[in-house]
Amino acid sequence: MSVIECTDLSKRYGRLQALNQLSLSIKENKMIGLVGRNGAGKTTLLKLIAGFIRPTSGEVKVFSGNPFNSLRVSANSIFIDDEMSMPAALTLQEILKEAGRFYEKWDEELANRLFDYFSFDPRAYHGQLSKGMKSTFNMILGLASRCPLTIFDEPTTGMDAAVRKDFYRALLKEYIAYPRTIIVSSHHLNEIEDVLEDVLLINDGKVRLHLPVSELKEWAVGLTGKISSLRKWTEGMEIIHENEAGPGRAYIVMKNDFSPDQLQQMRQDGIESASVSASDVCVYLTNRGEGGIDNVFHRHELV
Ligand SMILES: Nc1ncnc2c1ncn2[C@@H]1O[C@H](COP(=O)(O)OP(=O)(O)OP(=O)(O)O)[C@@H](O)[C@H]1O
Repeated sequence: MSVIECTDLSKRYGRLQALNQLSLSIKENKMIGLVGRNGAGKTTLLKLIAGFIRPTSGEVKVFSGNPFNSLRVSANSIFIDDEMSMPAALTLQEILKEAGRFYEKWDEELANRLFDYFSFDPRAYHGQLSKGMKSTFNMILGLASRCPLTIFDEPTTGMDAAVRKDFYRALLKEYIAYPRTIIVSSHHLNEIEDVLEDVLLINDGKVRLHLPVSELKEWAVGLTGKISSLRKWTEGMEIIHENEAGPGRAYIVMKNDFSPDQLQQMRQDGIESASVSASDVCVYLTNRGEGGIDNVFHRHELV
């Protein structure tokens, strides 16, 4: 069953097209990583799903209904980001208590165990926490609420490396013990890919890829060899990344549509093949200009 269905979903802010006829379907009890460059439209998509904003055109359905102003969606989902505002008069302990009253599946014991593990002071106020501590506290809310739809928008903002690691581990343990639909937007795909099932890559307000992480890891191949040999094998094909690899040689990345036999023949032509990490594939597929940042410096050197 699909928990989320978007059909031709568009969102404009004035003249800016943040989402552009985006369609996707997210099945129940999946852990999805939402990735994309700055400004790709990730937060906009998540806010539309959470029912915080309305689409300009197209449709978004969550639990088979329109999420905007929907009591059903707000009772069954939680949206965690670093802009969450908490009642200033409540202590952290009181916030947890209130959350327990609102979320039907709230796990008080888990909340308290995480709270102690991360050494929070029950009498402290949310406004007094550092950036990383706020994210950690918000993460506790997201995990302990056990909502059927849990959305984390850049949840690790400000967290140090050790806390980020703990977060990913806690997320995985929770998900295995209590499966639910979890969407995590992140710029750190390499850190989080081991806990994800699917990756949703968006670019310029559209879905660029939506596939299991295991497939994304096999999606591309990196080929290194003489430019003339590479040209012979890749004529007319789309190359998603290219850089020099010594005189007359290059490293190119492209979709791996080659058979094992073809890769073997390439080896005989002096071409080495290697896998390309999921996070590199996402970066290459969403690069803004040919040559990347190097182009900026090449130009500068010529002046
Ligand atoms: N309230 C708003 N008013 C005007 N423009 C907005 C608003 N919110 C987002 N945008 C614009 O919409 C585009 C998509 O923004 P969005 O926040 O969804 O991207 P994102 O993928 O989450 O980016 P990041 O990774 O930097 O957080 C950006 O160009 C952004 O400037």
